[in-house]
Amino acid sequence: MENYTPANPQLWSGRPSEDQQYVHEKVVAVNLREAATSPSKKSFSILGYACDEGVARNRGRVGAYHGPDHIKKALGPMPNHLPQKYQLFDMGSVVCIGDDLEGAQKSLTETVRVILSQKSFPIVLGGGHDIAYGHFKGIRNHFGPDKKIGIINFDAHFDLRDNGGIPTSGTPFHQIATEAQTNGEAFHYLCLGIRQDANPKVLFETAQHTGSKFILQSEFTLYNLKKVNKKLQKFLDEVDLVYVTLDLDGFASAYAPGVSAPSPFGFSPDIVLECLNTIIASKKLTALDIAEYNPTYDIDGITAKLAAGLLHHSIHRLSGK
Ligand SMILES: N=CN[C@@H](CCC(=O)O)C(=O)O
Ligand SMILES: [Mn+2]
Ligand SMILES: [Mn+2]
Repeated sequence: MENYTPANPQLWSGRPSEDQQYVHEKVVAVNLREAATSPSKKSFSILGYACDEGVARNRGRVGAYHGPDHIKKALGPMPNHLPQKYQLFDMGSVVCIGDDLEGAQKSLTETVRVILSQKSFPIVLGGGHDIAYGHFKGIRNHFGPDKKIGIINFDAHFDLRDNGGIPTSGTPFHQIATEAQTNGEAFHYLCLGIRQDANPKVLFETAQHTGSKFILQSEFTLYNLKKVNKKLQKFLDEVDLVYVTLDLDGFASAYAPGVSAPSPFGFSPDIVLECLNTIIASKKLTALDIAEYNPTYDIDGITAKLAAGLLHHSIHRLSGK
């Protein structure tokens, strides 16, 4: 695989301890070009998706190419509370070479399929939101067409653009919906945090005719937790498996300045954590990614810490901690 770089152990540093008190001491760096790892225990596999070609094609501000390494660096010094029986792998990164977005997505699909076939839990770090197309296809290819895979996207944007068949960071869910329709399969998509001032009418129409569900940003707050949970639970009940994709540009800029398209009126982390807890409690969560981290625009690394914190919360909840 040309567009792949093995895990760089130097990204993982922090305070030393005798007994894996910190995440950097728990992480095992993997080179997928060498003999395949076959994890014996329960495990999480962190994979980078170093690509901002989709953002460039979508007229956004580039920089997300460098996102994955910064998130890994922010996660390393955090405390490790994972039970011993859990392993945590850094699988390295899929990288986009030049403008070959399609090639990067293909490699992502194949790598996610391999991770799932090893019974590990994929956590992919972007990178533009075109991560979602490659990630979803890997899940779909592993589980096959009979499983109903629900996509839950925390985002200010639908990313349901029809760009004349040219993939960008704004098209992943349109691509998935179109392929599902071609194959006679259902499309299960729930978008949380949609901003009316960030999506044109045509995307609300596309959401409607693809059967997409959504909650507007103005309603996606802790004040509405009961309503949010009701809609979320209904969606969870209708699917077999869940893939969660967290677009950092859905968070208010105060929490996530390091993105291509900032959202001053975005949502806050508390409602996202509540929803993640509900999703994890369903026992259907199968894969997770964090998209659109752009270190060029970050302030004091807080967006990287937010991304690392979301990842930290998720793996600990998934492991029962
Ligand atoms: N992945 C991002 N998609 C957004 C970008 C919005 C913007 O650049 O302002 C979209 O296409 O709608
Ligand atoms: Mn998005
Ligand atoms: Mn977005």
